[in-house]
Amino acid sequence: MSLIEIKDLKVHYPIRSGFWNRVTDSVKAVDGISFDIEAGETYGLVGESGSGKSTTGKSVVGLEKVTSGSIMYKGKDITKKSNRKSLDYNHDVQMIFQDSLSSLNPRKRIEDIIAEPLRNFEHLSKDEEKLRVLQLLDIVGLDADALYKYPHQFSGGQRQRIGVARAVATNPKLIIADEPVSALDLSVQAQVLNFMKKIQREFGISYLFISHDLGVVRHMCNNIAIMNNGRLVEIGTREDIYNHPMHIYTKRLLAAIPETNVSRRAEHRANRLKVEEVYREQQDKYYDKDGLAYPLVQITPTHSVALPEDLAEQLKHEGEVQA
Ligand SMILES: Nc1ncnc2c1ncn2[C@@H]1O[C@H](COP(=O)(O)OP(=O)(O)OP(=O)(O)O)[C@@H](O)[C@H]1O
Repeated sequence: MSLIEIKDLKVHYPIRSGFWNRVTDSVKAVDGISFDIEAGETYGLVGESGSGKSTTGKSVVGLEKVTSGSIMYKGKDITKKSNRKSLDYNHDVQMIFQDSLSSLNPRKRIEDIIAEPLRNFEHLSKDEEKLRVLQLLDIVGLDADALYKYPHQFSGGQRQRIGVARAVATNPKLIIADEPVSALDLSVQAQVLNFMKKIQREFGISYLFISHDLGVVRHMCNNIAIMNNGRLVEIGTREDIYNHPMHIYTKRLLAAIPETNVSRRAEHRANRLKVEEVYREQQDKYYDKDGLAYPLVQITPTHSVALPEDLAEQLKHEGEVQA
């Protein structure tokens, strides 16, 4: 059994209008997605802004009311509040956010911020609590004098470490990391990603790693789902997605990964323009009449792509995927 099994999840936000403020339409932020997260893995959820990634993450942590579908954890559907309570789900699943400044209470000292989940879920003495907070600071590479400081006294990278320390305080099974490094400089991104991996090894936790950037996800994730307009367009292992991408949207995201090597920039730009041109010419084949992704077709045991059957067959024959 997987750690988390998401099945046909839908989150639709009602749109109200008119004098009576009636529901006239809905935003289909998440529109029928399914994927599993295994214990100890980092699962990547990638897509452009507005594709529904954060809504998915908030649904998994229990912060968003779902329209339909299920999220199974230890054999129970945690979209139901009673199951979250009986499973102690809020203890086992934590979240870290992109904007570390607004997600950490500016009026609280770091000691209190990190201790908050301990106070909610564990019953420690004052001394035990302090010791645990100091251990957590040490794990994320911050000195003991951080205890008495406030969030604004730290850099973005340090604040993200504090967010991670708070998230791992109760030894959770899963952390939803929503764009955890997007607001950081490239060099600081690498540091934060490295200590997230270190913490994963030490605590054996799983991550649902949400990002708009396939470049960031490459070194973190074993399995990746590509999200577009509330639907999944491609699911696969890292090898499937980076070496044998099949959906035109995935190829576009791959071409958008920034090239850090200056000598390869011209070639990279030319390739990106070519991919954009192919996208414009061929996108009708990849989306239905409403402009939405088709249901996923399984290409190999690990690789599924949202394609009409005939196009899936054609691409297989063209050798785009290793069967
Ligand atoms: N509370 C809400 N009420 C109405 N619409 C919402 C709400 N929250 C999100 N949406 C809409 O749902 C869609 C998906 O939003 P979501 O934040 O999940 O996307 P995202 O992929 O995480 O994008 P970003 O990276 O920009 O946050 C968007 O069209 C957004 O405007």
